Amino acid sequence: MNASNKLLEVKEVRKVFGEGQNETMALKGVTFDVLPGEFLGIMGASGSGKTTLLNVIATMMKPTSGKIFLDGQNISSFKGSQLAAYRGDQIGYLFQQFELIDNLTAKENIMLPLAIHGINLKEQEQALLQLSKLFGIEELLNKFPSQLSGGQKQRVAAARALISNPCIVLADEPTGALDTKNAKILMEKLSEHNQQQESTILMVTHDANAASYCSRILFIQDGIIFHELRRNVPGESQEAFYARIVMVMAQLAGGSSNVL
Ligand SMILES: Nc1ncnc2c1ncn2[C@@H]1O[C@H](COP(=O)(O)OP(=O)(O)OP(=O)(O)O)[C@@H](O)[C@H]1O
Repeated sequence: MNASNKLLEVKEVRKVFGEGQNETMALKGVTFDVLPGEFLGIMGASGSGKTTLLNVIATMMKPTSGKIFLDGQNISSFKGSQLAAYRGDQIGYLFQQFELIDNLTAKENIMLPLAIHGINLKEQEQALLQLSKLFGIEELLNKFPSQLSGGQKQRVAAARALISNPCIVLADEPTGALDTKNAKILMEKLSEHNQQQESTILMVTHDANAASYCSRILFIQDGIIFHELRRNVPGESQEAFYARIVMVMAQLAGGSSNVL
């Protein structure tokens, strides 16, 4: 770990799409840090810049300006094998639409990040067992995605995101395609992993219920972070934190500038 003890540092990140009349400034100077073991939520209205932010952290797109450091390393400067290693080993991804590969079994999907990097799969059976148990998918490992429900698919995808023990998991609306019951199961299991294994998770969500599992939430509006909520632990129940999240969302929807 680097001396500052910050896992992820996002510094003055701007992202401009298009030019001239077609210019959209999706991120207008976003700065925040993520500490190891944090479960950080990013919330904001549609079009506020959440996915763009996740994409620049994932190196799917380059920021127009600003810098991003993971464990003290400037990821914007990564090229070639260093970039591939960052994307493959250091980040785990969890998407709204699961993104499982249809002609691979659940087990093969979960092990794919390891297989791609030539890691000995036999040695990882223990990790597979632990994650399968956590997500309650032991009986599903030999099934194909078409044989799974949406909730089951997302629990397989979550195991895939965590199998390589990444520095950080980037989750983009992971409950967006799930019903309430399956969203709750997923969030409980992610939260359990975060608390017991101290995994670091950065999650974009519209869903106040999902966000209430986070330890901290950044609210983004028009490409800037304008508010932060932190769950007061020990002491604050998840219900009380949920109520505070909903209050900020209501104030935002009403166009209030008195949130801060
Ligand atoms: N590839 C692109 N080209 C041009 N404009 C883009 C592109 N991607 C995003 N934008 C614009 O940047 C802004 C932020 O988009 P972004 O997708 O990050 O928002 P979001 O908060 O994730 O929205 P949603 O919740 O609807 O997914 C929007 O105005 C969007 O239209």
